This record gives sequence, structure tokens and C-alpha cells, in this order.
Amino acid sequence: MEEEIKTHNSPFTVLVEGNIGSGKTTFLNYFKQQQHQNVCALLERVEMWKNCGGHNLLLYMYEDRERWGFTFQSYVQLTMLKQHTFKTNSPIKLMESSVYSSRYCFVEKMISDGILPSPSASVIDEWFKWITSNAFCSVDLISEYYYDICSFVQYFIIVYLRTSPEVVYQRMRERNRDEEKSVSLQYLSEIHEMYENWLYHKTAFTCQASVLIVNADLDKFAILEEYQKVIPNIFGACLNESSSS
Ligand SMILES: Nc1ncnc2c1ncn2[C@@H]1O[C@H](COP(=O)(O)OP(=O)(O)OP(=O)(O)O)[C@@H](O)[C@H]1O
Ligand SMILES: Nc1nc(=O)c2ncn([C@H]3C[C@H](O)[C@@H](CO)O3)c2[nH]1
Repeated sequence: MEEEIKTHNSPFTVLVEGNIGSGKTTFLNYFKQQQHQNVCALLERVEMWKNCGGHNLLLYMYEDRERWGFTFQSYVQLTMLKQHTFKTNSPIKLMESSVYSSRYCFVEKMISDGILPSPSASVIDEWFKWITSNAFCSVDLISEYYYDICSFVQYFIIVYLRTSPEVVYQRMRERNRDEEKSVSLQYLSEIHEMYENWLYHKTAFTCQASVLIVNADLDKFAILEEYQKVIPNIFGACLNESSSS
């Protein structure tokens, strides 16, 4: 199986999505601990959002979403694009969040809350559309570290860590991230609805990827069984994809 997987010419991407505190980082670390040598796990670049040229954009955004929303979302989109195009020899790339959840959940929420002015939303959206649909391959973009844009548009599946707002609120409070002190249960509930409409009810935005749903309300021990259930889907999909290419 490993040999077959290794013939994969570009990584099969698995996007791990879920509300704040749903357990995305924990899920990726589980795979790291499992030493899945075929998996390149890329965590959300929160440390970059907390220090962009010395500015804690995550804090700024939570303190004043109207003033810093566009700035923060622009930078999130750049850091996500870097993750999407990060070059790896591993046949499977496991990514925490994506340009999709950023656009479809957080940016969409800012737009519906009327705190992201239309011109700013249009700029974010134009970048998003260019990134996710453009087959543009410029040699300038190809480097030893990043794929060109066209290799970004590839097969992927989404693992949706589905949680209840009350559960993630409790976890977020216990984790006690300084920047999130102002995050309310109401906000988490509203972000939850954005994920639900995108990945569960599928009433918002077309979701081409297949979505694997994990009951991420389960505690740290019970959830391991849920993680085990997902492994064949990830490796299985990767095997099918490589044999068909
Ligand atoms: N299944 C679980 N049961 C109980 N606690 C959990 C579980 N999964 C994660 N946690 C805890 O909840 C908190 C959030 O987990 P984690 O950081 O993995 O979530 P996340 O989705 O990456 O969060 P964020 O999107 O805010 O970065 C952490 O303190 C973690 O230890
Ligand atoms: N506004 C906004 N837009 C995003 O694209 C986005 N992605 C993540 N986050 C917030 C959630 C956690 O607090 C913290 C870590 O996930 O960052 C975001 N906030």
C-alpha cells in the first residue's frame, strides 16, 4: 500500500475543517503521533496571524473587526495559499482549515454582519476566485518550496469536525487564548451555522469535495474511534486517486 501511495505525483489534499476549538489541531497532531510517514500535516498559521511584521492581527481583528477585518482576512488568505501550495513529497497533505472556510465561513459572516465594506469584500472575493479557479501557471511562481497555482486545483476531501457551539465554547475558554477572550457563545453559534450551511446542509456555496463528518463533540478518548474510522477513507481515496491518474 505504501509503494502504491508513493507513486502519487502530487499530494492528495485533506482539508480538516471545523469551528473554533473543534479539535482541528488535535486531529492533525493525532496523525503526526501515528507517524503516518505518508502524511504531511500543515497546521493553521496562527503564529503568523499573531505576528505579521510585529503586529498581532488576530488580536486587532477581535478587538475591532470593522477596522481590521479586511487586513486580517487578506493575510489569512495569503497564509492559506502558502499552505495549499506548500511542496511535499508525502502523497497526502493534511491541512488545518483552508481558503474555503476562510471565505465561506468567516468572510461571509463579516459580509452578512455588514462589517466588511463591499469594496473590501469584492477584493477578497476576487483573490479567492483567482486562487481557486485559475489554471494560471507562471514560472515566476514555481519555486523549490511552493507548487505553482495550477497544482493547487486538485482532488481533495474535507473532514468536517462537527461540534456543538456550547462544546467548543467550553474548550475555547479552557484553552484560554488571549486573543479569544472577547469571543462569545453567540459568535461561535453563528460561525457554527456558516460551517453547517457549507458542509452539512450544503445550502451555501457549491462544495465539490466529498465531506467526511466526524462527531467532534466526543471527548478526547471516545473520539479516537472516530479518527480511526476516517483513516481508510483518507488512504482509500488516495489509493483510488493515484490508480486512476
Ligand atoms: N475531543 C476533544 N475533547 C476534549 N477536548 C478537546 C478535544 N479536542 C480538542 N480538545 C481541546 O480543545 C481545545 C481546542 O482544540 P484544538 O486547538 O485542537 O482546536 P482547533 O479547532 O485547532 O482550534 P482553533 O481553530 O481555535 O485553532 C484544546 O485545548 C484541545 O486540547
Ligand atoms: N475572522 C477570521 N477569519 C478567518 O478566516 C479565520 N480563521 C481562523 N480564525 C480564528 C478562529 C480562532 O480564533 C483562531 C484560530 O483558528 O483564528 C479566523 N477568524
